[in-house]
Amino acid sequence: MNDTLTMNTLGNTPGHPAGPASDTPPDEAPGAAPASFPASSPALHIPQDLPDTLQRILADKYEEVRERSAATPLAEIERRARGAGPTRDFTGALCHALAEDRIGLIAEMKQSSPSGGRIRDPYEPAGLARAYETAGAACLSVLTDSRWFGGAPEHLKEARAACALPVLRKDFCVHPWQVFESRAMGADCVLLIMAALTDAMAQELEEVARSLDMAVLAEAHDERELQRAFGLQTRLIGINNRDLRTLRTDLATAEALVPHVPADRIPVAESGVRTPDDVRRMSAAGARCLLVGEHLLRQTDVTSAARALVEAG
Ligand SMILES: O=P(O)(O)OC[C@@H](O)[C@@H](O)c1c[nH]c2ccccc12
Repeated sequence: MNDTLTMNTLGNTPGHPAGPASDTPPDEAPGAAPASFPASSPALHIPQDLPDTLQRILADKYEEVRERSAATPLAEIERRARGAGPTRDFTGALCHALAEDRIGLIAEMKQSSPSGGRIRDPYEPAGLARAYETAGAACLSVLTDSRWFGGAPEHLKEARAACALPVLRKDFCVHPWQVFESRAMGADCVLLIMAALTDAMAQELEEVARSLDMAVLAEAHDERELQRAFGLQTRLIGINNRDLRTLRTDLATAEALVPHVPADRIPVAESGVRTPDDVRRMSAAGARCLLVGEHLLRQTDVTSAARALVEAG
């Protein structure tokens, strides 16, 4: 069954699903093949059985990568990544919390989201990073996608510079160029969304991340994706409680899937966690590492809200 839209190069965009208005600068010929893309780049891959929003986000993402990699060739972004200084140990920070019998909180920051609209205004990544660190979070997650989440690479840089926590770049990673870009902006971990990737793509992206001493968080939504995530080497297995079709969250997703995660991996429950009771529920299901964003970002006192979750476990 052909459930995947594939193209030979990322330079061609016919069949590009409609997304929000293009922001291609007028001086750039749309659709021009970027000479800088490596011959080995994976074909554009947008599984057509994905929900519409994710298809549109991915279509935008391929376009963004095509444009950015035309401006900064792969060899150059790799050079910047390899010169970016030491990584902070993302997996180690979570293991440290678990070893001390604490909740491993990955505290997320984003300005907006497709499901939540504008979440925080004003949005100050450095202040949020300090608040999360003070509250006892183990790691940060920073959205860098601009069109759908109001993010920017600068947000990650500002957040990381303001604290000592390891930082996950939260974006839609489909090409090695983005892994290098992530490290170049300071990220210590990248998210790999199994729903958006073939096994070969996920493995290639993980290889690049490992070569840069970065951690990988492999995200699954269902049992099939979970099994595919186990094909990777990473120990960090994210289970997203958000149904990508309805954009609703249901903690029952993690409750159902966490028991399938073998003991040598670390399950991370993602999305929809709000209250200390939610934390205890996830913890009872076997997930003592949690990725939490929206609830914290909607609070005036972010530090107390984050501390309440860390201390709930
Ligand atoms: O804001 P929440 O409901 O606490 O969820 C955080 C995080 O899990 C969510 O932002 C997320 C999980 N996987 C993603 C993939 C892309 C963008 C965002 C996400």
